[in-house]
Amino acid sequence: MKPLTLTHVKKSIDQQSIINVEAMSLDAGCIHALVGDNGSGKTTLLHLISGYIHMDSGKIVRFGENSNKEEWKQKLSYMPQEMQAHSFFSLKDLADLEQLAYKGWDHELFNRLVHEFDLPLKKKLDKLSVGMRKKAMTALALSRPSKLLVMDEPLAGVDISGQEQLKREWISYLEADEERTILFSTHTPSEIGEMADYIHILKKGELEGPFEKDSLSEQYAYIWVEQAPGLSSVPGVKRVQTTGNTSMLLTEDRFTTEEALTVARYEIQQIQALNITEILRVKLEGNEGVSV
Ligand SMILES: Nc1ncnc2c1ncn2[C@@H]1O[C@H](COP(=O)(O)OP(=O)(O)OP(=O)(O)O)[C@@H](O)[C@H]1O
Repeated sequence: MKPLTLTHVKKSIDQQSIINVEAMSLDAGCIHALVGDNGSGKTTLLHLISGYIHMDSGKIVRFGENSNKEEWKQKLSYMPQEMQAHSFFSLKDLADLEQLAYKGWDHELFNRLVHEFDLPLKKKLDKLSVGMRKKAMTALALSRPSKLLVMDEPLAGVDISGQEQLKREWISYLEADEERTILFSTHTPSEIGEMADYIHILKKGELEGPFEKDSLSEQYAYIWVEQAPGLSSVPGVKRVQTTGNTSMLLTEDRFTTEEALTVARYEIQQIQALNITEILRVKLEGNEGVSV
């Protein structure tokens, strides 16, 4: 069963369309990254998924058609970018509240995380540093008895060793239960490269993907050949850049492009795979077409 599916989900704010998602679904047991430029609608989409705000139209199914709101609210743990409404509470206050709200809240895990993240229990959240607040929110989010963990920029502002700690805890969360799934938004390619199985790309409220990260890494490449007419129409080629006698092709379908070049008797001089940062840059910049 898919932990989450969205169909034709629309949301406008102040008469402006913010989200227009035709379809989205998550496979269980995986880490899904949500990527998009500033203002593309990531937080709004995560708010819709988590039930913080209502959609205008469409359908969101969490944990199957038969799961009612009481049930899915227990199974979906949302970690916002900031907890402004809770900033006057201490971590202990919030843990006490959550223990009441969630059946099966894991107090033992919470205590371990508080200890490992070196978090003060009694200080008000607004007196913690940004990174400490993120760790505090993660400790709360992980201690809920959830199957789907949804996090909005969970590593932003966290120091390097803290990021390593948090990522280890994400893995422990997944490994503890094969039905568990993580969806997180980010602007950081290395987080995607290291953690994500699937990438969902949001552009002005519309979703592309999911793209399997490992397949993307196999498909995107630069291929250098001797300059010739017609290179832009070789299958898979997204862009052609020519310097002197040499053309550099950017392909989104490396093996098809290589095969077509070989059949057409182009001599391939060099091939270089794109890294995840380059791939995301290409994917996010859209389809401006091929320049020769
Ligand atoms: N409460 C609101 N009132 C008016 N406009 C809003 C509101 N919430 C979001 N928006 C608008 O919706 C759009 C998407 O915002 P959202 O915060 O979802 O984007 P984002 O992808 O999370 O951005 P970022 O990467 O900067 O965090 C923006 O144009 C934003 O101004």
